[in-house]
Amino acid sequence: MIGVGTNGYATIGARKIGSGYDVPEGVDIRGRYDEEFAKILTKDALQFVVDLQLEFRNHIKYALECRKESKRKYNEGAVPGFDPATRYIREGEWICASVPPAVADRKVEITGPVERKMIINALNSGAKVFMADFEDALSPSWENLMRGQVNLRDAVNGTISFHDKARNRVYKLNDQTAKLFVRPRGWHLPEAHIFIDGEPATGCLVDFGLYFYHNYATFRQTQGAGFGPFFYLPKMEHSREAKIWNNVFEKAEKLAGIEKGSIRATVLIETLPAVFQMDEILYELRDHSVGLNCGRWDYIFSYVKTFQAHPDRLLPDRVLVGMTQHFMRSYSDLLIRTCHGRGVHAMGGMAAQIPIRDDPVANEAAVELVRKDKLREVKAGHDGTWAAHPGLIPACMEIFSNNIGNAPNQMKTVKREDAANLTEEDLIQRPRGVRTMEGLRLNTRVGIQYVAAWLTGSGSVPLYNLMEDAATAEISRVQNWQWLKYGVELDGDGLGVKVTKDLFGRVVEEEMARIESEVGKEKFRKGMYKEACKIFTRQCTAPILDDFLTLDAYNHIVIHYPKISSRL
Ligand SMILES: CC(=O)SCCNC(=O)CCNC(=O)[C@H](O)C(C)(C)COP(=O)(O)OP(=O)(O)OC[C@H]1O[C@@H](n2cnc3c(N)ncnc32)[C@H](O)[C@@H]1OP(=O)(O)O
Ligand SMILES: O=CC(=O)O
Ligand SMILES: [Mg+2]
Repeated sequence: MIGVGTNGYATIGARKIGSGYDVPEGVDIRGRYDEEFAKILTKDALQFVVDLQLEFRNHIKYALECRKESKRKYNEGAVPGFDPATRYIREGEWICASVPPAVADRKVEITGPVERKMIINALNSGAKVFMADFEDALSPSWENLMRGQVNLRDAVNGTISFHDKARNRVYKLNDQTAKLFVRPRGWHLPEAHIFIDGEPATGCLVDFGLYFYHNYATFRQTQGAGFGPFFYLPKMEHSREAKIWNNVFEKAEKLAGIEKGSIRATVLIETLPAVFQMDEILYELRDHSVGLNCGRWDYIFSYVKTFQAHPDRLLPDRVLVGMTQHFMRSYSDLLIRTCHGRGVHAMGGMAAQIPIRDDPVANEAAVELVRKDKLREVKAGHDGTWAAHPGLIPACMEIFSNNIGNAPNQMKTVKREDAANLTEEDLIQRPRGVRTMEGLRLNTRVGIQYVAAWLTGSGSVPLYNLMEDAATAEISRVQNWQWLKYGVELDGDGLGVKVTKDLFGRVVEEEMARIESEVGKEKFRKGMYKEACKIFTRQCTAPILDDFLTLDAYNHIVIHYPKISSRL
């Protein structure tokens, strides 16, 4: 009889048997043992992940090295642009494999973390697609990741349910549900609870591998009409990274014995270098693509990161960097032209507003901002958009349906040939606007509260009536870093104050006091605000910009068994 000891290890009688999981050779599971997790972490499923890891680990390492090399060049003054060596791809006449009928209509997609109740609510929401997120919206703790896999398996099997005991409410799937897409983590994040050959596994291969292994057969029967599973792929910077994903898909298809081109993915264009690689990315994934998506929040973050050594391209207040800024509009226009020219969906992005329950006037104003954003997207030629909350779906659906009509999308009707004239400068033009003390304060208040939530297991949270996730928090962090590094003048206040370490130190202190009074002493004491403040402040003041907020913060949520907190 196998039981679980207090340290989380499985036991036979009193004998400890390693992690408790039955693992293939070379695999060491350092996360907590759980009977439910063991049904996901089967020996065969882990072997599937191992096969992916061993085949692709060097390609991934090389791609990450290339990112460093590009960063070095940008830091020496270069700016990203189109690659002359791949002009033949941009100018070539080719199209992607045709879109599977099951996902031809993606007018509104809801997104959310792979949390049980939210998965059910999202699938029942009336959206065409649900993007289940292991990425921006999820804090990648062992518990969240493994529970997420259990939840997705139950969702694909149609057996998922949730009992909210406090409200005595049982959640189940409706007859009609949204089509499921899954977003694994980015290439840069390790999975420190699973070691393969003595190294942490690559996070996204764990997310992809476990989900694919357990669900591909059922998914293709019940959801994909012979296609699938479907994915969203985040944070790529270059087509060589898309090529790795394409090879991962081909290998998975081969191992599963399903047709090449079954798996389909939408790539988020959410880094500045990637906007110059959109044709190339689609080309690499041409048998597996269902489009590109404007990941606007990471894109803004990436603008700051790419230009971290370019003081002539500093950002104004975060709230002023929206889709109507020239560089953002140019990016979405070019994305639409590129996708429609290659026969795939051009997806819009996420408006950050969420419903405001206790204030009807403010709520109407928030929904109106979402409507405006969606109207701009559909008129520009997008085929669909994202909604952060079920309460926004009717408004988004109405706008997309009214403007697209009965057709599933506007791939054939809106070509946006005018976007062919966009230049490299259009795509990197500095955003206009002022910088204010309130901008600095808001970044700080939001950044600290987001990190505190992330450290305690929540990767997406409502703050000041907006959705905040890893991407939006990154903007707050890098913007503070940039303003501090260049000692910018806060020119929007009429005070002419310069951002210095002293000023920032005072702002942090005052904003921490404000957070405490807003959330209450009890929650403040029990929460991880002080730890979050330390992490956020260190990153904002670091002499060299950290690549990702979540890489450093990840060390704080790794829990190895026997129970010790462990740094990579
Ligand atoms: C930059 C990017 O990458 S964007 C994509 C990643 N980000 C996301 O996916 C964010 C998704 N959205 C969310 O996580 C949430 O909407 C939040 C955290 C912003 C707000 O959540 P809450 O404060 O719980 O919202 P609220 O209390 O209004 O929720 C009301 C109901 O809607 C549900 N709900 C809210 N958002 C979602 C969602 N995205 N998916 C499914 N259900 C949802 C809640 O679970 C709740 O259900 P219940 O009434 O059955 O209990
Ligand atoms: O992932 C989406 C984004 O905006 O970032
Ligand atoms: Mg993103």
